[in-house]
Amino acid sequence: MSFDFKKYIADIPDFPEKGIIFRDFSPLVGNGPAFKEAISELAEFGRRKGATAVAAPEARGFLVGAPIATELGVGFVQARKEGKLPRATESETYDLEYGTSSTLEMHLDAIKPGDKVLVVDDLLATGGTIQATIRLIERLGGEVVGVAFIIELSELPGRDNLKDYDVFSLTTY
Ligand SMILES: O=P(O)(O)OC[C@H]1O[C@H](OP(=O)(O)OP(=O)(O)O)[C@H](O)[C@@H]1O
Ligand SMILES: Nc1ncnc2[nH]cnc12
Repeated sequence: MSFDFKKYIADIPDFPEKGIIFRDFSPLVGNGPAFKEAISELAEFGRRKGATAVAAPEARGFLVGAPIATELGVGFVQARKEGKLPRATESETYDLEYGTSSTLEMHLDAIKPGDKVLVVDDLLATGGTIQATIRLIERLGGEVVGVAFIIELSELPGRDNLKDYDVFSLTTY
């Protein structure tokens, strides 16, 4: 039987603005067995895809990406919000489900030649964040072998916007 991840995701109406149902994965991260199971299932997808690196956007993506990289025994690539990385970067600006636009940056040497990258995040909404992360990886010479999420919001066009990639998610709303 598959694990009931939704038991550990809280639904908060009208946060951070009216009309948005915020899907909060804090209870999942806060529960040892549930978090371990989520990381293990996402890592298994990355293993099947032959990932040699894991990449994720700041901040919630880091909670998911770093333990997956550890489980796979590969390095972790940071996509950070603007102005945080100390050396030369590439950058990408994108729109979100709520709020204004945002910018992600990656160090120029973050991707090694030939890297097969598993891209992960807590949640897929419009896909803007993960598409910006993918554009950075590809511009730096990496190959995206799969994209994985804990939560997918199916009423938004995230999956359509990722139609060129193998997308895996643990739960769908
Ligand atoms: O598919 P999208 O429409 O791009 O939305 C999904 C993104 O939105 C959230 O991040 P947020 O920008 O709120 O930042 P945080 O991780 O720092 O909370 C979430 O963690 C995803 O990264
Ligand atoms: N509905 C939502 N819940 C939690 N995080 C999000 N990021 C973008 N949309 C979101």
